[in-house]
Amino acid sequence: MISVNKVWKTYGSGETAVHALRGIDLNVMKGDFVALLGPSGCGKSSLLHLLGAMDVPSKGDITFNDQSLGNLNQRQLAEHRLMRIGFIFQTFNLIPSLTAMENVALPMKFAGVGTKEANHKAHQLLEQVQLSNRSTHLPSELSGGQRQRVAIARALGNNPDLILADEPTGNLDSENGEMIMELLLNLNREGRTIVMVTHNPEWTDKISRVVRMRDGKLIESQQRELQIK
Ligand SMILES: Nc1ncnc2c1ncn2[C@@H]1O[C@H](COP(=O)(O)OP(=O)(O)OP(=O)(O)O)[C@@H](O)[C@H]1O
Repeated sequence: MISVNKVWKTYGSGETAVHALRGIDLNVMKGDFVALLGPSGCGKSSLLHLLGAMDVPSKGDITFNDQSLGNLNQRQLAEHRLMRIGFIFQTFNLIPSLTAMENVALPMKFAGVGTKEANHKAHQLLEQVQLSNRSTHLPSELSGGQRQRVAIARALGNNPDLILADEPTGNLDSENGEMIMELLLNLNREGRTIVMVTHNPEWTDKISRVVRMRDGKLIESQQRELQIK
């Protein structure tokens, strides 16, 4: 599905240049759940941003379903992000003035889905994350775990090919973190492809593919059979 070929990302130039990624090669297949691990500053978020077409490589190429992202113009990239990628952030990034349901419906409306249909699907997605009883609440009226569940529902609205999660449990206590992880694992069992940055080695026991980074490089990529509990 996604192929990262000899990708470099350099921020700045000259003496202050930071080489955040140094020649990354990575393939993500449909149905994979990839955990990206590594010390702070090793380039995990930079790689995730490139996978999500939120940024462009300084060198190298990324293909998505055999299409090179480098060939897309700004408008095509925006459509690609809207329709094919679901983003989940550590800080939730919900719109504070919109209710849970409105937040979930928004990307669908951007994609041209009519209000009635978008609201109907938003309600179903909130049901899937067990929050249909909070659909009219504002983000400020929800707990951290609930906000992240709204964000997951929002990420699913346009039925994306790929879900990208940047430390989705980073701002949550262990109980809520576990719930979010279970939700993501279930989505993967249903066939969703997920790439997740995490600092929490505990989760990686449950994830089939663990990719470790250091100093802008991949140092290990482990594919494992999981023991079904
Ligand atoms: N916009 C930017 N401008 C300049 N340098 C940047 C920028 N974004 C990231 N960097 C640098 O690139 C390197 C990799 O950063 P990145 O955020 O990808 O690492 P990370 O592994 O996600 O770190 P963390 O776990 O702390 O979030 C770091 O040295 C960082 O300071």
